[in-house]
Amino acid sequence: MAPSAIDPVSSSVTAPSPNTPRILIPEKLSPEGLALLSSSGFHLDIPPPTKVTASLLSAGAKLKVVARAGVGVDNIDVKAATEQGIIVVNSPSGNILAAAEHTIALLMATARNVPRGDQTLKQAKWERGKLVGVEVGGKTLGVVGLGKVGLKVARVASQGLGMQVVGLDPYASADVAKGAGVTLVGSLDELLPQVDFLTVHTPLLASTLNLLGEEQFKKMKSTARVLNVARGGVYNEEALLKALDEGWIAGAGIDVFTQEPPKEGSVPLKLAQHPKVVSTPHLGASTVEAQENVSIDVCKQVVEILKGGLPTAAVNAPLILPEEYRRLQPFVKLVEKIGSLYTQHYATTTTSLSNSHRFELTYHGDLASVSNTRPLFAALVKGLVSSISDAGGRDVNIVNATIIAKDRGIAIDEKHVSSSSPSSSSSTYASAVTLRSITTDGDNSQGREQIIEGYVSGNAVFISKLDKFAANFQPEGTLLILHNYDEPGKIGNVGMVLGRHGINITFMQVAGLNQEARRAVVDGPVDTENGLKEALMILGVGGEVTSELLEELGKAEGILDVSVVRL
Ligand SMILES: NC(=O)c1ccc[n+]([C@@H]2O[C@H](COP(=O)([O-])OP(=O)(O)OC[C@H]3O[C@@H](n4cnc5c(N)ncnc54)[C@H](O)[C@@H]3O)[C@@H](O)[C@H]2O)c1
Ligand SMILES: O=C(O)[C@H](O)COP(=O)(O)O
Repeated sequence: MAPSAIDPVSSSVTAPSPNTPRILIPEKLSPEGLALLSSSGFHLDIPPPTKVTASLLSAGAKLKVVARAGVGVDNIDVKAATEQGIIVVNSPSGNILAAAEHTIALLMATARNVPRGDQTLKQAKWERGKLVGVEVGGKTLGVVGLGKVGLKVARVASQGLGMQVVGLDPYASADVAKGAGVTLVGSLDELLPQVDFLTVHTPLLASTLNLLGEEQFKKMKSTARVLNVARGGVYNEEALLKALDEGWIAGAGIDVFTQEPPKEGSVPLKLAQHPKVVSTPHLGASTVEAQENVSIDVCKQVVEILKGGLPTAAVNAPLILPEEYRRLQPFVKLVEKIGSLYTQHYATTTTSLSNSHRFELTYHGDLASVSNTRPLFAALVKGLVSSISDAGGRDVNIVNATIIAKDRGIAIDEKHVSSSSPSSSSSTYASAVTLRSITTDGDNSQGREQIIEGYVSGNAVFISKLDKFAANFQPEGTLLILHNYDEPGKIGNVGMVLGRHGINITFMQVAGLNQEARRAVVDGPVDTENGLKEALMILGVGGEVTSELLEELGKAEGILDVSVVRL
């Protein structure tokens, strides 16, 4: 397992009996957790800190669990652990209060020049005139990412400090945001010009890396100050340096960097040393209380797992027990892929995961007779949130799926239908799954409906329907999904754009209207010719899909919309 706060030198190193489970603790972990482990009869080895790499993992022939006493699992090769069947657990909530309070500390420190006041006075300089600050009460705070930390910061700022709080999180529940005193906006463009302070609380994902760069800083008030107690890289550090040097913004409070500790001469160190920056060395979770919380959290899980029980916060644990696993495993994979496809394809383009969102998950055929569908339910929640939370949503499991769904305002009804295939399907599969989502917005009580269907063949999973389009592809890797008019030349145009951006196509499929949709077009009031020409182009691609590429594809002739999905 990982972190600890006990002195490696003083730790017991007496040889354990061959049957005593051994626990390796290559990181700081507070004594409360260590006491839990040793009182459970385990032998503790405490080497110097190290990363949990693939080779370290494979050296542990009997290794069952790796624990991270915190949220981020950046120092663990989770993929390798998963491949080797090793459970990785973390503490998703133990240091939330600490991180939120540290954000408030940096907010006040940047507003009132606290560190410079202290530094200069220690040098016997009395620089009152140079250190006039600004008040935060009545000012506007922008919060990007309204998860556990972001919401806490928002509550303190609005209820405690009297700030106006404006939030941006495409996946946040509107009701929860309102309860925290946050006015939601739909884009950074809308948020940035109005804020006096900006704080980011997203995980570091492909979609949040460099979320704020030169273009964004230029849109802010020159008096604005920005904060980062999330992860280094959400602000582009070079752009932030430039924004401070050029006076596009007034200051920054930074706890996290792209390189920790930052090396001599590096951009992160220049940022930390900048006169307009208040910096701390990743102290967000460094409180006695938080270290105790995370230590107890993960050590309890380690004890439970080694006794054969279930973790409460498994980053990668198999979602089901061994006897259920064999039967459900491919469907767990299918449902998780369907959920992830839904969020990435639909939730980002047409709607967000919010309170006004209802899902219906239908099990068809043999699958309809399964009574314990908790693993499938958990797999759907995991898939839905996987692209929008820390550690890729891997901390969702059968224990916490219901709570996470509730927190996110996701309502899921499960249905069992014994006919072997969905009624819309032209092929027959022994077992299949349909996800139907209904989003109601504003006065439109009828709502929008979206459908994804899939099936399992052997151990491989397939998507057979995306809304009105009959598809048949494996949801793996990076996919581009283009909604287009199915006319000559479209494929060639798209291929040329991809070629210009150095993107390889690994497979391609044109998904036309399914029978039901074709009938509706022919019988209905829609312009038959154009209606029948709609199709989806599904491309498996290799190479980096940039926002410029997506923009170019979106503008290509005959393309109605485009999304990128990483599965
Ligand atoms: N500095 C520290 O010591 C410290 C301590 C704890 C947590 N953290 C970090 O703080 C961050 C937030 O942690 P958390 O527990 O609140 O995570 P969380 O998963 O509870 O919340 C993250 C939120 O970000 C939102 N989000 C994802 N992509 C977004 C986007 N493109 N735009 C806007 N919002 C987006 C998600 O919907 C979610 O609501 C994480 O990066 C975590 O690692 C740092
Ligand atoms: O990932 C986390 O929990 C926080 O960033 C804190 O990390 P730390 O435990 O390394 O301080």
